[in-house]
Amino acid sequence: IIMSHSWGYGPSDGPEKWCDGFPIANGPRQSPIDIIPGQTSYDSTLKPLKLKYDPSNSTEILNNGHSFQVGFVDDVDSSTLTGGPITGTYRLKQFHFHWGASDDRGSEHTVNGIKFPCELHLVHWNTKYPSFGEAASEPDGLAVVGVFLKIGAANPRLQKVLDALGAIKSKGKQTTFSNFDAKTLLPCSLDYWTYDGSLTTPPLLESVTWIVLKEPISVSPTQMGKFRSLMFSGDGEAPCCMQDNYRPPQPLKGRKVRRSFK
Ligand SMILES: NS(=O)(=O)c1ccc(C(=O)N[C@@H](c2ccccc2)c2cnnn2CC(=O)NCCCS)cc1
Ligand SMILES: [Zn+2]
Repeated sequence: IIMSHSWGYGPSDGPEKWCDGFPIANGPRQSPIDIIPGQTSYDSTLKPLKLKYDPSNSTEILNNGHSFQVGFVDDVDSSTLTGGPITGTYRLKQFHFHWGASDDRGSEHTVNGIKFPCELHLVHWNTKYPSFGEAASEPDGLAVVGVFLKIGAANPRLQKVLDALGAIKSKGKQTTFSNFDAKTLLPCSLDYWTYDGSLTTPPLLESVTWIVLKEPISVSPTQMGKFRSLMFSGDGEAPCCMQDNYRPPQPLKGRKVRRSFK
């Protein structure tokens, strides 16, 4: 079972070790990848992304020991992703972030080898399956929208999330987080790159249609400091700052990356 393996981002349990417990780590459609725009192909058949998020759907914010995530009610079709490269309706389950110990790294996907300080993942599951858990093991089960965060002016849309982090400093802590409109975290343009990939953390299941937005949103150095105030460790454990919780890019293994824009 998934929970029996303890994995992390340190020298003894980090990405280079995950293949020991999860051999799919060396599979044919692993994520993240380095996106090389000059090697992507424009696909005019790709539809525009349609994200319909109901703010009343957000439930709680949780420190899961790997990142923090904001959860959504997903037993009805009220926060959904349709269009784009996918067919059918996918429901928003949670969003979370990956970030670095300093502003020169932290994103999982890279663009021409460039790392961003942070990357947002909005996780959706295909409603043709009965639940997230079942969808997670199907090749078309999940769709994750990735958004890069770039150092610049403070982003007021992030502030509500960052202000809640004080209450979930250590692993396992959670608190209610209601009326959050995830749409406010998206950039103006919904132009995207898309490819077939996987979860970027164990169990690394190859069930994700990745949709990475070309336009980043802004984050200030002070706001990045707030992300780094979280702990991987639980209360009573040796304190360990939550940072560098990103997997490096994985081999493309012949996959094509398409883009929605000319
Ligand atoms: N980075 S990503 O967007 O590619 C991503 C998205 C979702 C999950 C995820 O939901 N993982 C849990 C899961 C539960 C049931 C079936 C399969 C997977 C799980 C397994 N052990 N712990 N978790 C919770 C967890 O790892 N959450 C991590 C959130 C990003 S760090 C992981 C990575
Ligand atoms: Zn993620």
